[in-house]
Amino acid sequence: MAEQNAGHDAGQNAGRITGPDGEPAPAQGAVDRRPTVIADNLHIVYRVNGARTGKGSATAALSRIVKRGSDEAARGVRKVHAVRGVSFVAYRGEAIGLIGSNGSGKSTLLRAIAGLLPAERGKVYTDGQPSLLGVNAALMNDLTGERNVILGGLAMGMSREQIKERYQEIVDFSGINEKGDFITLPMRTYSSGMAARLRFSIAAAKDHDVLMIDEALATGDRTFQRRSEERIRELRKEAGTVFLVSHNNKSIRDTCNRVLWLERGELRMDGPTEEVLKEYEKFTGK
Ligand SMILES: Nc1ncnc2c1ncn2[C@@H]1O[C@H](COP(=O)(O)OP(=O)(O)OP(=O)(O)O)[C@@H](O)[C@H]1O
Repeated sequence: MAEQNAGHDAGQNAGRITGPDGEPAPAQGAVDRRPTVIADNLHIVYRVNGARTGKGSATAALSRIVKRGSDEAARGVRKVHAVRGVSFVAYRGEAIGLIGSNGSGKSTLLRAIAGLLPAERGKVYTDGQPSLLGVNAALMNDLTGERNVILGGLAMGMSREQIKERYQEIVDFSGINEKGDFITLPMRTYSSGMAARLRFSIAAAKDHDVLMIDEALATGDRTFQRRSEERIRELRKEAGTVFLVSHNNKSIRDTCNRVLWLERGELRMDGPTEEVLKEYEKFTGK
């Protein structure tokens, strides 16, 4: 199991892989007890430069540079503590929904699992390569959909042969060509929904150890959402672990067997989908 981006304090937890409250039991329907992701008392802190005084003058910038040796607050660095002491163990075959109000830390947690953000404290361990599919997944707007399928496939570690074999499947799944030959046009000509569909289709073409999806389903239309949900269920059966961030409780109900509920960066509840959603819906008044 590989360790993602240990933070500067992470050493103090070395060798301890269960959370302080013990491991949560895997939800029903998990096919395998092998852990794929372990978060151990994880803290993520963003640092925003020059956010303290709001002064943008050259003298203010210079005085910040001069104060470089002093503490961060004096230099005008603001800290945003986005994830606070989150611990959980994810297993193979689980589809885990991440829910919580805006700004509760869901995307931050996914990015930390993907190794894109360093831990301030605590650790993340992953088994296999986590792939993060976000609304901003890196495809090139000036390249055609066709080129992006190849680029995206290569970026995920597929060989040219594998991409060639899967190419038609990816295009068909995306439905990009249903209304004309759009796959040979640059991606900048796509609507946001079309671009999101292509991103999802590329990512879903590969079996992932850990696939993380950030709101990708929200942008597609209902038919595409249904098709994606079906694919998520398949990916789960193929023994990977899927994380899905969504504000759509129905999507979470239809695809996930377990839910992590974050509020203000803390893990408020972790358990079977229905139990957690019931409490969450009480909380949001829906
Ligand atoms: N790059 C950044 N720099 C500083 N603070 C950030 C950054 N990205 C996110 N934050 C802050 O971290 C906190 C958690 O944000 P995050 O995007 O993880 O929330 P979220 O639960 O995914 O929200 P949403 O449901 O609105 O997408 C928020 O307070 C946000 O303002």
